[in-house]
Amino acid sequence: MRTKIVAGNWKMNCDLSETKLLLEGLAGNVEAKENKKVIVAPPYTNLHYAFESLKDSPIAVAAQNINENESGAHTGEISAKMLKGVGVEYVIIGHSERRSIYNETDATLAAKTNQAIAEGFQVIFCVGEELESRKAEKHFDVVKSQLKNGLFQLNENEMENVVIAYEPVWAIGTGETASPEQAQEMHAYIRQLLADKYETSTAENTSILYGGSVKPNNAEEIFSKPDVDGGLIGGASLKAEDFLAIVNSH
Ligand SMILES: O=C(CO)COP(=O)(O)O
Repeated sequence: MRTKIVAGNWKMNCDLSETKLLLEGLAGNVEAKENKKVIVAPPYTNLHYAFESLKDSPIAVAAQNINENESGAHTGEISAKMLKGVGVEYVIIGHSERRSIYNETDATLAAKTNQAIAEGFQVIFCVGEELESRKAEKHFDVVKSQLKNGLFQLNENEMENVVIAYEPVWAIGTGETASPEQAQEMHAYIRQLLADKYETSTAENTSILYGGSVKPNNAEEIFSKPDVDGGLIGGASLKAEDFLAIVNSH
């Protein structure tokens, strides 16, 4: 059975005092449930605090990025070992903002994914097309190529530690969501790609999340689709009340 996941990507928001407030609103209000996972991804500086304050809650901690190298002369970067040391379990890789603003290529993302998996993390691997590609009806090709070149180098066993997030770029932070039908169509396509490349069981067991303007008022409908296994939430994860409403609509 696939794990249902709601993950909050805080992006570059929340200093330490804001992090304390937000986590106070979450810890204690999320119940542990079988086959359900709630994750928060605060900025690097607050990961340790998040881990410590969520120790007695079922909420797991994710990092928003990772460096593909083990250590050394990479000024400003953060390694797998450092993340492990502060209790991080999940790593988001390939977010569209990393791809577009920080020029992370498929090759870089493949290297980051390999490093994260080798170091024992669960990877949330993001894919998604820009508006132009959607308009040109190239969205399936874009997502296929992102998966093929950034993720599908992993073997069958390694794929057990992967969650895929479909985040159409035109729906991120815009208030515009993919329709539940558009999300379902792409998620089913991704699952078919998994089935073509790996065992059927891998395709069946991989959680595929939707991201892009998920809010309390649209989460339930999107999550009701058979191949949508949860969400990767940006803006609405910054308010405990909204994030909890999304978690509870699943
Ligand atoms: O990018 C996202 C999550 O990673 C989605 O962001 P929004 O929910 O703010 O659209």
